[in-house]
Amino acid sequence: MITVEKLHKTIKKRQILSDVSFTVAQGECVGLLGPNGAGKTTLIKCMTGVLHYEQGNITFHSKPIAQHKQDIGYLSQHTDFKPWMSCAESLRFFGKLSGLDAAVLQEAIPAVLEEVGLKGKESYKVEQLSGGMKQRLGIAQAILHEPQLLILDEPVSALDPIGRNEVKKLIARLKKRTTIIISTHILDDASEFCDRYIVIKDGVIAGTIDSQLQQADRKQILVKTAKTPPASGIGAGDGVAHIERLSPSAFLLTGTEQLDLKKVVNDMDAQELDVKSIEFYEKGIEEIFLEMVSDT
Ligand SMILES: Nc1ncnc2c1ncn2[C@@H]1O[C@H](COP(=O)(O)OP(=O)(O)OP(=O)(O)O)[C@@H](O)[C@H]1O
Repeated sequence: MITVEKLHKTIKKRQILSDVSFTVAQGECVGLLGPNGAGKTTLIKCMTGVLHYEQGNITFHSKPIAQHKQDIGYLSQHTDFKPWMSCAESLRFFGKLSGLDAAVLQEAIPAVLEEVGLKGKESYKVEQLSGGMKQRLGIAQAILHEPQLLILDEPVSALDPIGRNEVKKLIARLKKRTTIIISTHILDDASEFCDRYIVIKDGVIAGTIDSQLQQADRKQILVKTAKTPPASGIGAGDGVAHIERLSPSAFLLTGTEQLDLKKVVNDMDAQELDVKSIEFYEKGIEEIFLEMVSDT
């Protein structure tokens, strides 16, 4: 649905994005992850047409993205609402700027405020809103024209746990009907709704993490044995993808999807390894992400 191909972007003669390519399919909810300064906002601004880029292509349903601005909803990192305007006035203002006519806005504004949980708050001034409410108003503005693709830049990072929870619930609801690309630092939150992650580091795609497939690599077992097994290792069978010897009698086993802990223990018993302890452990998205972006 959206394809980014060999994108290069320089700002003030500095290369910010290099050879960035990826696709996001219709209906996916994709997390854009990366350390501070990795280039996430720059990439999002290129995708939403806010920034010009020198090289590469960004297409939406195979056509240049510039022809599809009306199909994209965008929540920028810092929303630009005026504190003295009410929620309804703010949406009317931004709706008109994006070309929606008054009659459409008349119907769309109450509906969208209800959708984001701000029903009854039409006349509240922006300055009266909590951080979470303000962010939900930002999302209301982004979905006002019913876009097919929603791009959210750090929608939860600046919020307290209550605000984060409100916005997360809203994203989980929107995910059912809209393709979403979401840039975030809060990986545990993202794992609640993202199907997949694109990791960017120093302006280059460092890799992708599939929340389903990656499950396989997440399962690890730390096994300590009383006896020191031979140098060839412990040779555990089915369901074990990789064995790392941490010390003469300590092993880190990485499981596959078929990993059966009972079978692993039985195999070790059969080898008379005198297993002293087994610790089962599952890597989180944050750990996988840190491995991808670490310099060592
Ligand atoms: N207008 C600008 N002028 C100079 N440098 C810029 C400008 N905009 C972005 N940069 C630089 O580009 C790099 C990428 O910035 P960007 O904001 O895209 O990163 P990010 O991954 O979104 O970071 P963060 O997570 O901190 O928001 C940074 O080194 C930043 O300093």
